[in-house]
Amino acid sequence: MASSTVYAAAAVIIVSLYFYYIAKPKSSLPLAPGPPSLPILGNVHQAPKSYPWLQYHAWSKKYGPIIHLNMAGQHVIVLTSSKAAHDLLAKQGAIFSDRPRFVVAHELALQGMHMLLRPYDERFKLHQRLESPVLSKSAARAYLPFQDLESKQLLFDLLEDAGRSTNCHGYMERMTASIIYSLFYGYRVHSAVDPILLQAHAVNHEFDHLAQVGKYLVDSFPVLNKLPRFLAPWKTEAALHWQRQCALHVGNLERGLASSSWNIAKQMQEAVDTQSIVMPTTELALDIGIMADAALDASTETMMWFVVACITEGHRDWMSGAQKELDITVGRERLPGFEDRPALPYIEAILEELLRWRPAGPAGVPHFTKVETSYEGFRIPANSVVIPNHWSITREEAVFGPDVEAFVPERWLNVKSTQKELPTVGFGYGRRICPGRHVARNGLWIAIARLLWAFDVKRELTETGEPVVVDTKGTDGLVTKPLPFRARFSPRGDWVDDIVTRECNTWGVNHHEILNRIASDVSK
Ligand code: HEM
Repeated sequence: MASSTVYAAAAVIIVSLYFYYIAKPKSSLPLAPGPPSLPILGNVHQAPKSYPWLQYHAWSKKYGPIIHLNMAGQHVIVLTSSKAAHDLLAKQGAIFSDRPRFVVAHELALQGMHMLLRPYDERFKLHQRLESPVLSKSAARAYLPFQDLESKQLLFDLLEDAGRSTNCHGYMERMTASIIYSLFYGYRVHSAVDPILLQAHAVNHEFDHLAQVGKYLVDSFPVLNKLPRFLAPWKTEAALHWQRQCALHVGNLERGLASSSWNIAKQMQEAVDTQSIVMPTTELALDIGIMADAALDASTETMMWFVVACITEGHRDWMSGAQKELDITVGRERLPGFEDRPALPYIEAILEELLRWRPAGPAGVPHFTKVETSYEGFRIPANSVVIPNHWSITREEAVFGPDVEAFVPERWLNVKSTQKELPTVGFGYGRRICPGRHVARNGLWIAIARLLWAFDVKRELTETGEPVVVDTKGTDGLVTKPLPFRARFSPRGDWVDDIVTRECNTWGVNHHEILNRIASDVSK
């Protein structure tokens, strides 16, 4: 096996290098600047093994907003400014909306049906058309009652731990999972150890391993996939993973279709049926299931970064500023609600600053172009991977002002007063921009407003009364998560206990009625 693999790899390297060095580019413009490269290997030896966004950011200081890397013949373009990302990925969306190939994780293990990784082709556009009515701005508005319900439950859960040191991840995850699984499948999630959630975690964990960059040679040299199964062990791993993905997502789709009330799964199945779209059940199940997966991690971890911001950046007085705004506008006799949103600009600024300070996907999701083009005097070769490095984009001092590492919501308010719009960040670009961003923003807003209204969020103390150090770097990966930490949620007064105890235990609410009311709003 080893020798045939090596021969095949050698053949592919020669072909790649031929195209890289010898095949004639259409333009004579230079490539964008980047770190000096070695013959044949290019920049492979410098490729960051972990936390790639940090290395890209360091390079951006030296090479500017558009960086070229040569990964053994594969062109990689890293964009590190909002302007470059918008100019290319959004304004030239017709050619920059593809994805690089993931042979094992996508083409084999997901049979090409992972919505985030699909190539930009007709089938992708069909799925986008099916998704857009259930994720549009107006659909997101219709889902507000559910986000209202689950954010109340969050307060109730946290109040039970009031004053004690708590790892709040389970509460945050339960809230986001319950919003997503209820809307998608009509299924309310009662705890972070709900069996359906655990099954999803296990499948996603396995998928993350299959998608690890550099794990399989075949991802760099797809021709190796022509090897027979006994020489290609990744094929068996991928086939087993496909069965697990199907069991999870088809099981959830069936649960959704059997549920007594409206849900997104039913609405999308109906769209497929009424438009006579030929689509196997697994394909629809995967579309809905991958959307749910995409929603869960990024939303939960953004909430966790909010708590980290409270305990590591709260000394900058933004929390007390927000609580003052809440006390004036909402008072202490009722919870804040979505109806208060226009009158709470500071909470809005906190949300924007959170998405900037810790973008959940710091290295973005790579795009791909099959077409050669140019930008700012540099050639962008055909078949380039294009990475919008959110970490750098959210740290542009020319755009966001000084102290970009600090959590300063005022930067969003000041800019409003000077009529200069700041670019919203964290959800990607162009035709691949996150379709769930409206749903995500609403859910984050209500949870943040209510948490700040109800609690002072403080750092855990050591036995000697010193504040425990909390890591702010987070994990490596597509979605960065804060490392486990504990915090204290102390009610701001007796009025919090009264209102939360009275109004926020939602387990008696008939959530099917809420979903049926949503049904009529979504179809308006
Ligand atoms: C804070 C929460 C979230 C963040 C930070 C986030 C971020 C992102 C990013 C960066 C992308 C890739 C964009 C690109 O390629 O340029 C993406 C794609 C996607 N997101 Fe989100 N997302 C969030 C929540 C959600 C939610 C709530 C949903 C669904 C309800 C969702 C569904 C999707 C889907 C289906 C894609 C794939 C789009 C495509 O490849 O065309 N996301 N998201």
